Amino acid sequence: MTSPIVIATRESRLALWQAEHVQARLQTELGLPARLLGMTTRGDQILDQSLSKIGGKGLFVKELEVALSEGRADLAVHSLKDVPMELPEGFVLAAVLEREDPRDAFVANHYASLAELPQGACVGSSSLRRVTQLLALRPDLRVEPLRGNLDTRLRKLDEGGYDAIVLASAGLKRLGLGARIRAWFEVDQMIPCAGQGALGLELRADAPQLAEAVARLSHTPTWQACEAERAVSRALGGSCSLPLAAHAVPADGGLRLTAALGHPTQPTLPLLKVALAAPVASLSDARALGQAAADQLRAAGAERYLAG
Ligand SMILES: NCc1[nH]cc(CCC(=O)O)c1CC(=O)O
Repeated sequence: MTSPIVIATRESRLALWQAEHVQARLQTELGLPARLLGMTTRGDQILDQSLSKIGGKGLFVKELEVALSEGRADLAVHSLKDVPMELPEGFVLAAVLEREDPRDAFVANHYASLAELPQGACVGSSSLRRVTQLLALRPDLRVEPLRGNLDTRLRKLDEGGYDAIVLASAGLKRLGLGARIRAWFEVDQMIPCAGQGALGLELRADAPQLAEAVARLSHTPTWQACEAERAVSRALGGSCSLPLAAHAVPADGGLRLTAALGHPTQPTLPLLKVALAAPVASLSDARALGQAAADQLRAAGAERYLAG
C-alpha cells in the first residue's frame, strides 16, 4: 500500500477548508489517500501590522515550503493570490484548480451597498489594492486597517469598529458565510487581485510523478487566466506593497485581461488602468498577455508609481 500524500496547510478555517477540499478530490478523483499536516505561519501570527510592511505574501507560504523541503509534507495547498510570483528554487506550481467567484464582496450590517454608505463612513481593509480602488469609487470614505482571518475580520465589523468591510467573495462562500455578503463589486469596478478565488497546489520540483497526478485536478482556463494575471504582477516587480489588480476572463477563444495600478503611498493619485485581449492557447501565451499589460501600464506612467 502506498503511504498517504501529506498535505501541508495553514490552520485558519479557510486554509483547512481548502486543504480538505483538495484531500477529497485526490481521494475521489484520483484514488489517492491523503492526510493533512496543519501549521502556523508568520503571516498568521503577526496580526497588528500590514502584510506589505512585514514581508508580504510569502509569509503565508514559507513554513509550508520548509515542510515540503524537509520531506514532512508532499503537497501544499495555497490561495493562489497568496503565492509569490516567483516560487523559490526547487518548488513548482503543479496545478491550479477551478476558480470560485473572483469578485470582492461588500460586507456590512447596516448598509446594503457601497452607494448607501454615508459621507465619510469608515471601511476596513488592509489591502492596498482595495483601498486605492475604494477611494477611486468613493473619495470621501475613511479607510482603516483590518487584518486577521475571515472570522476575525467579521467579528471586528460586528463589534462596530467599521461601517463596512471588503472581503473576497470566494473565502466567504467556502466557509458558508455567503449570507454576510450584502453586495458584490463587479470586476471592472474593483478589479480582483491576481489569482483571487483560485487554489494553487505546490510541490517539490523533484516529485514529477506526484506532479503528473495532481495536474489532472487542474482547470486549464483558470490556470491560463491566473498565469496572465500573475505575469502582470511579476513584470512590475511582484511586490505585495504595490496596489496592483489584475483579472482575466475567457473571451473569444482567448483572454480579456484588465489591470490597474495605484500609488503605494498616495492612495488618492489616479489609478492607471489597462484592458487588452488576445488569443491564448497555452500558459506562455497567457504570460505574454500579462507582460503586454505590464508594458502598457509602463507606457501609461507606471514608473512613477513603482518608484514609490
Ligand atoms: N488575503 C487573504 C486571503 N487569501 C485568500 C482569501 C480568500 C480566498 C481567495 O481569494 O482565494 C483571503 C481573504 C480575503 O482577501 O478577503
